[in-house]
Amino acid sequence: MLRSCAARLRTLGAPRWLPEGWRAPGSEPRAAQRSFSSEEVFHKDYAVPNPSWNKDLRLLFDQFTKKCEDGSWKRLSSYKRGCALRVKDFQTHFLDPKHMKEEQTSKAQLFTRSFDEGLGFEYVMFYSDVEKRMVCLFQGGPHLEGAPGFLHGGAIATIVDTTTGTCAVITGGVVMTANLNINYKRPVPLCSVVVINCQLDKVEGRKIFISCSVQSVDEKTLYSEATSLFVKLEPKSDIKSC
Ligand SMILES: CCCCCCCCCC(=O)SCCNC(=O)CCNC(=O)[C@H](O)C(C)(C)COP(=O)(O)OP(=O)(O)OC[C@H]1O[C@@H](n2cnc3c(N)ncnc32)[C@H](O)[C@@H]1OP(=O)(O)O
Repeated sequence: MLRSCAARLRTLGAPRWLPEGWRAPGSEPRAAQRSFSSEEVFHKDYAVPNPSWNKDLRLLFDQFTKKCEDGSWKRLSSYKRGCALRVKDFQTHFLDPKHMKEEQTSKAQLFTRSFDEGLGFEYVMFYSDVEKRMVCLFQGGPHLEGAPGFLHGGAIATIVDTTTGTCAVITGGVVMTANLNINYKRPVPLCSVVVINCQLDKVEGRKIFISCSVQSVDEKTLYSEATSLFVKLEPKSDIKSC
């Protein structure tokens, strides 16, 4: 029988899609190199090649996997139930915990991992702690169509938010997107692969500024540019109710 989301997350501990060894600033260290129970195995890592991945995506995946060999880059695992934050952390910071009803959260899935294989968001992220840089290799499937033959702008915004957001979480822990600005320069062909390069620009108090570009694999086409502002949440006792 499936256990509740909260119970599963309590078991799982730290967010599993983050680089090994990562921990939220100020939080206790995550348990190192735990053995996996059968329950954890149930949760499949989607940030690995599957039959829907085209040649470009596989090639780039292999290139970045090679960069991981010396430890300068890390591949981030990605799960359908890959909540960005531990429930405990989130409840500490969330504005109004009454919105986190267990019967709803138990059905929750990460938006970008809610499509059948190959139809939606196929992606993998790699992070360099040295360079404070995140790269997302993304293939947008046929169910993300906007203008005929091209990706929906909302789908591009989603993968940009997810990539920059992941970078912000690694930098600042419990954060939310406060602002996302995207310039769409060229339409992205459906089912093509793009490379999203994002970098940490600056941190000012609770504010984390991240920018990114969305380019073709050969880097000849700049599809979009974006800037994001993430705000580190404060513990709820310090936050005005909304
Ligand atoms: C696998 C996992 C993937 C992980 C990545 C997931 C990525 C997806 C992330 C999301 O999509 S989050 C969902 C979309 N975002 C939201 O729903 C957030 C809604 N907004 C809020 O909850 C609050 O406005 C927010 C938490 C962002 C800020 O509220 P606070 O009360 O904590 O902060 P406050 O308003 O005091 O502002 C703090 C600072 O940020 C600044 N600020 C806040 N919002 C801003 C804004 N929109 N533009 C510019 N500055 C802003 C504000 O001026 C101030 O600057 P100073 O410190 O210099 O005074």
